[in-house]
Amino acid sequence: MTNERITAAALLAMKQRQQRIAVLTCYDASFAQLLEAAGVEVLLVGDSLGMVLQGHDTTLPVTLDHMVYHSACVSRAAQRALVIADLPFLSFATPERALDAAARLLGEGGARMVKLEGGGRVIATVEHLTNFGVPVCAHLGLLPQSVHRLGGFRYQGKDSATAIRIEQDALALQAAGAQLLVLECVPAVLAATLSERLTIPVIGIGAGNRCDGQVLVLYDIVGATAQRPPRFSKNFLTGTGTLPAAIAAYVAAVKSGEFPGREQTLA
Ligand SMILES: Nc1nc(=O)c2c([nH]1)NC[C@@H]1CN(c3ccc(C(=O)N[C@@H](CCC(=O)O)C(=O)O)cc3)CN21
Ligand SMILES: CC(C)C(=O)C(=O)O
Ligand SMILES: [Mg+2]
Repeated sequence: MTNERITAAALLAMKQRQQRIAVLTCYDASFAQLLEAAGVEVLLVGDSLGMVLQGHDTTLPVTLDHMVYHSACVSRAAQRALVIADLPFLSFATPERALDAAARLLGEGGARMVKLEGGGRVIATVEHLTNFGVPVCAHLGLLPQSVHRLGGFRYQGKDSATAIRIEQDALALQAAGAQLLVLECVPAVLAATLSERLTIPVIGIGAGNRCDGQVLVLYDIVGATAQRPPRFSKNFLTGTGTLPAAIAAYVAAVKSGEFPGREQTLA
């Protein structure tokens, strides 16, 4: 059991048993090994690598080649954790393009699920990917690839119209075949409602602690970011002292529901 690869079905079983899922972003083989040893269930090769590795101020310059390269680095080391790769900006603008991009992330990159940002406009794409056997993670709330349209990295769903749209999008994405949902920067009450209403696991970031799991950017939890980290993140290296202990502390705090606490939560 413990040595079996973690699949979407295993994450669903965790949700049903009310065991919280610990997710971190990961961009290389050395950290993949450390994260897995600390009990992280899902390694997300996020396009946040454009900001934390490449030094850009948005995720938009990240290319599919970059994502394939980092997915391969992570997948080579991951034995048990589920490796999810982000579809980068505009690589999924049509269902056909998304399938081509997913073929590279799963084929050359060794990822076992792809994640794509958005609601209504990506439903047909999620159906297309799942019809061809590509596992999909959806992503709602703050969509960093839409930063220029949103006018900044801002919380979403504070007004009831947006909250209702996010809930409808989430149900439609689940119906289209998404097996996991990342909810970024939404009020805790909205994330809690969605975690209850959806059958698939909901992974929160800046979404309160009543989600089925949590994700943070790896560099933020070890205080390795050049810019001021988002206020929903937490440095776990201070107070532990080593990378393995910091990662283990994050996993323990997610599992117990202690993270995110009040300081990291928007009511
Ligand atoms: N290092 C890092 N951490 C992240 O969590 C992260 C990335 N990079 N890059 C991709 C996206 C972008 N994200 C971000 C980036 C900034 C804020 C931010 O500064 N938020 C403000 C609140 C804005 C508001 O008032 O609504 C904050 O103070 O946290 C939030 C999410 C989350 N992701
Ligand atoms: C922050 C997570 C959810 C992400 O999409 C990324 O790291 O790119
Ligand atoms: Mg991303």
